[in-house]
Amino acid sequence: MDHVIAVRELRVRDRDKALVGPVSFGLVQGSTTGLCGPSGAGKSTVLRALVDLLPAGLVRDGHVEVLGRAIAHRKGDADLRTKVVLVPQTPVVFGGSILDNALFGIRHVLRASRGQLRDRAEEALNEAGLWKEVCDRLDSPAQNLSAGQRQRLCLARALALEPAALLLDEPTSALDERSRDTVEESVAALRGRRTVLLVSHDPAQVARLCDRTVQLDPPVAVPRPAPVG
Ligand SMILES: Nc1ncnc2c1ncn2[C@@H]1O[C@H](COP(=O)(O)OP(=O)(O)OP(=O)(O)O)[C@@H](O)[C@H]1O
Repeated sequence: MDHVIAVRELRVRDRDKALVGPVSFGLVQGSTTGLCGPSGAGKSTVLRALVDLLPAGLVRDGHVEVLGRAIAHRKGDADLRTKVVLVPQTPVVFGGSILDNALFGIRHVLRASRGQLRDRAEEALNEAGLWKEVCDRLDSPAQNLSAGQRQRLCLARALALEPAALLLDEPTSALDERSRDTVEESVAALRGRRTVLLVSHDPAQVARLCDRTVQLDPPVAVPRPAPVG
């Protein structure tokens, strides 16, 4: 089966200290996959490895393929940044308007008129379930949005790039129940249309939103051999 992302024996290490993996999985087109595991198992690090944005000093081993193409480690692949988009746990909202924020990213990769960009922003805000709440104030500061709206704005910004896969890192962990529900509704609406890898520590959320689960366990420490003599 063709996978949007295929991961084989992915490991992340800090010099010779194993931090994450090995983990293997494939993301089928249109599927929503939950990436689960205990705190510290490496869920966020796996997402960062998939977009080749590991913190300095950490090394990725194993094989990652996006749309059938192997992704080399630390190659600064700009193309990858638009194909696989990571939405971080804490929404990053810039100082400009809601429209500026939705277009941040896409305006650097799409040569288009202001009108075309605005149409793309409208589609993305709609897909993220935010359009009705913001359509009459697109030029207002994005900083005024609520926490749940900010998370959906970041989702819209990612969707505007029309990525092959979306990586969502605990998108509701900082939200109250009501905002969580609005973000969950937006993620649920992507099911079948977008390819999503969702990190969540909440099994009930994974059951609500995901077609399948990838379990990530902390790496087993291999004991060093005792010194001879
Ligand atoms: N820059 C870094 N340098 C060294 N170790 C790191 C670095 N970043 C993460 N780690 C280690 O990598 C491991 C995985 O961390 P990560 O944050 O990916 O786990 P997680 O499963 O997402 O945890 P949580 O559910 O608590 O968010 C941890 O042992 C962490 O201490």
